[in-house]
Amino acid sequence: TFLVKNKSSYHEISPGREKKRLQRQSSGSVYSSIHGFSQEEIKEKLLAFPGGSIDLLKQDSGIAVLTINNPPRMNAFSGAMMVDLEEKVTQLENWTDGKGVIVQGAAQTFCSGSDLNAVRAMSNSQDGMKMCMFMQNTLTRLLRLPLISVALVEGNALGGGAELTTACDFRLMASGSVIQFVHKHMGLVPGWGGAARLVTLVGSRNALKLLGGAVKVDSELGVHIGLADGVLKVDLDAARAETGLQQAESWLSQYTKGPAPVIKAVKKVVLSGRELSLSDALRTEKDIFGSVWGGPANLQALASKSKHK
Ligand SMILES: CCC(=O)SCCNC(=O)CCNC(=O)[C@H](O)C(C)(C)COP(=O)(O)OP(=O)(O)OC[C@H]1O[C@@H](n2cnc3c(N)ncnc32)[C@H](O)[C@@H]1OP(=O)(O)O
Repeated sequence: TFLVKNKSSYHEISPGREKKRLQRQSSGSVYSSIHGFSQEEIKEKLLAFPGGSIDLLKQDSGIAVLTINNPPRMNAFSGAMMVDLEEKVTQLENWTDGKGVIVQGAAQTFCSGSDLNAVRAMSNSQDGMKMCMFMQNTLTRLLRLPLISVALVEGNALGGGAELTTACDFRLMASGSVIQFVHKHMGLVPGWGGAARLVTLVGSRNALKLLGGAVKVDSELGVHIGLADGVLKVDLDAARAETGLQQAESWLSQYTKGPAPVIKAVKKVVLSGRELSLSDALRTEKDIFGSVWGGPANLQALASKSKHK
């Protein structure tokens, strides 16, 4: 009963609003001081909830692995982990040689959302909204990285964990894994930007079903509605078995072969097409084209008279 989406929708906004939106986009974030948002104030509040870490491994292949690491709480996000994620996203923004990133959870499960202990302690609406603004900024910057990103979903991606999967360009699901927007069962709706991104990914009718029914999306349903981009095989012969991470790396490497400036340019033209009005996307595409035209990879390809048979 789910729709298979293959078309994006567009809407018009005024030139003034578009200019402001583009200015915010150039810094990568959604909220700043003009929205009454203080990054430092909310960071201080979040750091009162310790536990877990976000680990970043940058590899020579140009593919980084970002690990949500809090196994005693099924990789739930403590406040300190939210702050840690923002720092790791900054490091990825500045990674010149980077081409891709895989977001995974430690210990074969993805992420069970917000740490419910922190949620209980921050239950007033103002604090909740500040936490949302912080996470929306970070996850928007994650999605806007000039790197091709993949969420490797093993085990459960629940609540904020499900929202995190939508902040990547692609999702690969291990068989037996589940993405579930459990927010309704918690008397909530997504607030880390997960609803807006879900609508873009699967369309508004499927999004309404997933959120309204708190539907457990397994790998089969995920692929059917376009939420998942592939299913990872579980090989019962342990000696031959590739780990989920190895499978995700080889899947991603199909799209990251080649020099970093070219792969970054590929991501940037797609990002501008995804986020900007057509006129702005075309102008941005021209600028990005100019950054690779006559560059080392282009000159080398011309010199070698490459054929594309
Ligand atoms: C942005 C909005 C949000 O994200 S709201 C949070 C939405 N997430 C949830 O409600 C997840 C609640 N947890 C669960 O449903 C289950 O724990 C899941 C993840 C399915 C795992 O079940 P099961 O394999 O039986 O393990 P378990 O329940 O014994 O959990 C192991 C320990 O982990 C903990 N845990 C789990 N999730 C969280 C969480 N979100 N925040 C804090 N702690 C969490 C459990 O409490 C349990 O801890 P303990 O061993 O009892 O000390």
